Amino acid sequence: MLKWRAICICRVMAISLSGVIRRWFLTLALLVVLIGLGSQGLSAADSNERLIWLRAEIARHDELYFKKAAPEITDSEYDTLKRELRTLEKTQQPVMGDDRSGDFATQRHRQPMLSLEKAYTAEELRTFINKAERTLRREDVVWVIEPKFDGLAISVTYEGGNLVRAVTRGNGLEGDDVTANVLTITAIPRQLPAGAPAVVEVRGEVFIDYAEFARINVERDAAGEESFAHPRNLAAGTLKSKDPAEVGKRRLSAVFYGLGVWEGAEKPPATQQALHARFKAWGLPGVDKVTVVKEAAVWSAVEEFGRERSRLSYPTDGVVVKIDSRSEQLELGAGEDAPRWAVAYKFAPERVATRLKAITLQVGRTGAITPVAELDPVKIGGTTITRATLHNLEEIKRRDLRVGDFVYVEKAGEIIPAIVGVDLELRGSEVKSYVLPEKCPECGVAFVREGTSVRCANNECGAQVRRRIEYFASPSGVGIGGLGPALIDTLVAKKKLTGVADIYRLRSEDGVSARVLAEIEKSRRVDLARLIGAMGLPGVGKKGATALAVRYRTLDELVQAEELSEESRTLLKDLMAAGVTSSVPGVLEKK
Ligand SMILES: NC(=O)c1ccc[n+]([C@@H]2O[C@H](COP(=O)([O-])OP(=O)(O)OC[C@H]3O[C@@H](n4cnc5c(N)ncnc54)[C@H](O)[C@@H]3O)[C@@H](O)[C@H]2O)c1
Ligand SMILES: [Zn+2]
Repeated sequence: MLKWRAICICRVMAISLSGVIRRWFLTLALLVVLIGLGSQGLSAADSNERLIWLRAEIARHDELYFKKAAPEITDSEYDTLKRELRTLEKTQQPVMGDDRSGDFATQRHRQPMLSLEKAYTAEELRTFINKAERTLRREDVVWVIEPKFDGLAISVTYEGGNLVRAVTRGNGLEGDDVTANVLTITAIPRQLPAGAPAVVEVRGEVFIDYAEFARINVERDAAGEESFAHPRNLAAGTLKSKDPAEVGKRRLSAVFYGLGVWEGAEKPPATQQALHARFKAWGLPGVDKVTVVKEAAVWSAVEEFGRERSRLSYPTDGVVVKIDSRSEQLELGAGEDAPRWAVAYKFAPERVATRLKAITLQVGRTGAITPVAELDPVKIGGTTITRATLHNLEEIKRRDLRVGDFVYVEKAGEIIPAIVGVDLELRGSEVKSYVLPEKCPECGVAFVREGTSVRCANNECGAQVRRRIEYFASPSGVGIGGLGPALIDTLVAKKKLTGVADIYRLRSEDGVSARVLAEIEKSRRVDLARLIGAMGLPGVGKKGATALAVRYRTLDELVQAEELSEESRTLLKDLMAAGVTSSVPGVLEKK
């Protein structure tokens, strides 16, 4: 603004004056402009450019986060970008994300699903609360503090007491119709008891608790698949899956804490506390931790929750502080994208600094290469960490990581810590740029380039062999209890295991316990589909494995199958030679 006004003044003056005086004036005007700009920090042009960049960057992260379930930055980094945009915009324009994936029918919300105003400090929280109380012209307002569940917002509609629809928040006005997937969540009742309103929209969150998150990641890890970084990504990815059968295999949880439409003879509950009680009476999963306080006690209650948070069985990223009285809620109403009677206080993720000692490479079952940050041991969230995942090689470049750098590591509910930044002030001259080796660190065979990543294409690579055996023995494979990565490593080192079929040649002399041997014995007759899946044949997923099993029924038949590669055929023959007699259940018994 200032710059443009100054330029206009220059123009007007330049026209009306002439000669020396004109040049004199121009110089003076220019000086005024420069001094003005110098004292302002970002110039108007700069901040405009920044604004455009921020909008594009946020849109890019929304796309990665909501549509691809593969965020590149942590939530706190994302929130920082968003706050900067809000400050620059200084407008009330909604800047809500959009979770719609394009894979589901769109449903318009009969009442918009809003976001929440955020507070990051005690001061910001107090400002919000004071403003609300001033507007209400009351001081003894009752506030309710609830956990801020870290999942995906959902709106479930019951008509005549029957569950008819479940829709995600989407862009706030319309969302994805995920009814089929929500019906797999057993905790959500299909029907409300008699007396429920004719139409009611209950709002809440779908999430995945820590135990289920760990269970799924252990399986994925054993399968050589990338693990989920955060329970919320997993919950979102699951709720947005196109296959309800797959959704049913993951235990999604739900909680309800809000109201959309309410049409009925009776009025909605008069307070937030009464709403919680009503939801519970209806059999809906409700909020288990609710604190009721006056303004003066809000902050200590928030701190108290912060201390207990790590002991909860489900992920939270803060608390939501709400006005209890429904009439006061209605009196305050809502702004463009958030109500004026509720605010989310977000806990800062725990962040520590440590030194990046080295970057090593992990070789997956299929030869995929993942870089890993090796760190000086440091305590975070009660555990000592020595490593952090770097999702891909690009991330090293994007964050400009140099070996020897001091890096910030964050853990915000996620199990796997992430590197969120580099302390450039502490960067010494001894740091080294990372140079990607040309050969596989495990087998020494040259990498094959695949776009921005690399792969070890050597099938006999020691790491790949170990990962394949791990996968085969894991619960996702044939499930051999007790034959885990540590024992496999030892047996591979002793050359007792050179491939999957060697499992069936193990004996107690090899240092394998009777219990594990019994488990191995049991797995010889495993269901054929499961055996095929456990072999991890390229291009054969779970569905493909079932199709092959149904078609060929026994190993003898399968080994003749035309569609098998020579490699797979050799492996099957080897398994048969080692005494595996897998078949479709029932086939052998009938013979
Ligand atoms: N890392 C990334 O790249 C990236 C990109 C986009 C969005 N995000 C993240 O996605 C989130 C979406 O942002 P947002 O602005 O909608 O805010 P938000 O999701 O953090 O807060 C609003 C939501 O809180 C939920 N909520 C949980 N418990 C609640 C309770 N007790 N009462 C009321 N509501 C409750 C509701 O679903 C509501 O929609 C943010 O956490 C943001 O960091 C991250
Ligand atoms: Zn290799």
